[in-house]
Amino acid sequence: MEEKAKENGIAAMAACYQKFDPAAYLQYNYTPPRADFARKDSIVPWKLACLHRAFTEGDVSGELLVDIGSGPTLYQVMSGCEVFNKLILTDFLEVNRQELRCWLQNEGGCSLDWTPYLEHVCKLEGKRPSAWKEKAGRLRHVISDILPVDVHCSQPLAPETLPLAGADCLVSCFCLESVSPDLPAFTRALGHIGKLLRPGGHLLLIGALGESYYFGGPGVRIPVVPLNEAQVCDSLKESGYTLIRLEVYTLPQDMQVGVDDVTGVFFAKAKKE
Ligand SMILES: C[S@@+](CC[C@H](N)C(=O)[O-])C[C@H]1O[C@@H](n2cnc3c(N)ncnc32)[C@H](O)[C@@H]1O
Ligand SMILES: O=[N+]([O-])c1ccc2c(c1)CN[C@@H](CO)C2
Repeated sequence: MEEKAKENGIAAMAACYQKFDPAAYLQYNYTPPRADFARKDSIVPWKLACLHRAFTEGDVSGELLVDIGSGPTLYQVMSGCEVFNKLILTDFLEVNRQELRCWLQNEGGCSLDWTPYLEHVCKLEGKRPSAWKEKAGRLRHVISDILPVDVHCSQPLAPETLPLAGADCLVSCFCLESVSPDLPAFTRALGHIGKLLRPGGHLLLIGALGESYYFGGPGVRIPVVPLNEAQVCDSLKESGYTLIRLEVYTLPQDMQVGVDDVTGVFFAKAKKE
């Protein structure tokens, strides 16, 4: 595809995001039924279990963890914050970075109460749920920056952001396929973020399968690259990663709540060659 067409596709995606509504997005995806900690088949507990296992099975280590396209959410770093001493959250939109700062400042008024998430991850770690306060303190302690990011740039973060060696681990959830105009752009973005990771570092990637759109707010319909498992595996391989594990969640009917047409969620643990 020639450069102008690529630029137009990326610009069109950026325009869609100008109306993104963090509070609505959180309401759509991070409250019951999709975030129901009493239901074994709810999506969020499945994601938290994948992340807990990936961060604690012994091969992931280092100093710096970077979350790419954090959005207004924190669930994705609640296990990782116990393994890394420095954590950088990133997003394309100031409204999302502001939501993350709101939680960090701990003065109330944020769009979602993350306590049930912190309690659930404490349980996964064999702690009593009331240890959530210590976990919140740990997370606030290790978050060192909340920065702008653009995965379509060959350098998604400002150059001075990372040590020369790169991050030791990246996590990215529902970002690349939700911000790319097509599969080639998704694969290029995967390559761009891979440059932030040191050789031998790990990528923990969560994403949507079979999704062609989602609502980022009332009436804010955002196109998504519909992915299948094979495409995820091929894109990882093409971008210089070795796949360690791919896990797939298939949505039960009542998890389809009218905010998207997602059919499944993938969790990939990969290593940069
Ligand atoms: C579907 S949300 C995912 C949010 C969160 N990681 C989660 O797990 O729910 C996609 C995020 O990608 C961000 N985004 C949009 N364009 C982007 C770009 N070009 N580069 C990086 N992130 C982008 C949006 O601001 C939004 O927060
Ligand atoms: O069920 N979930 O936990 C969940 C969380 C976030 C998102 C989805 C599902 C599906 N749509 C994506 C945007 O492409 C965002």
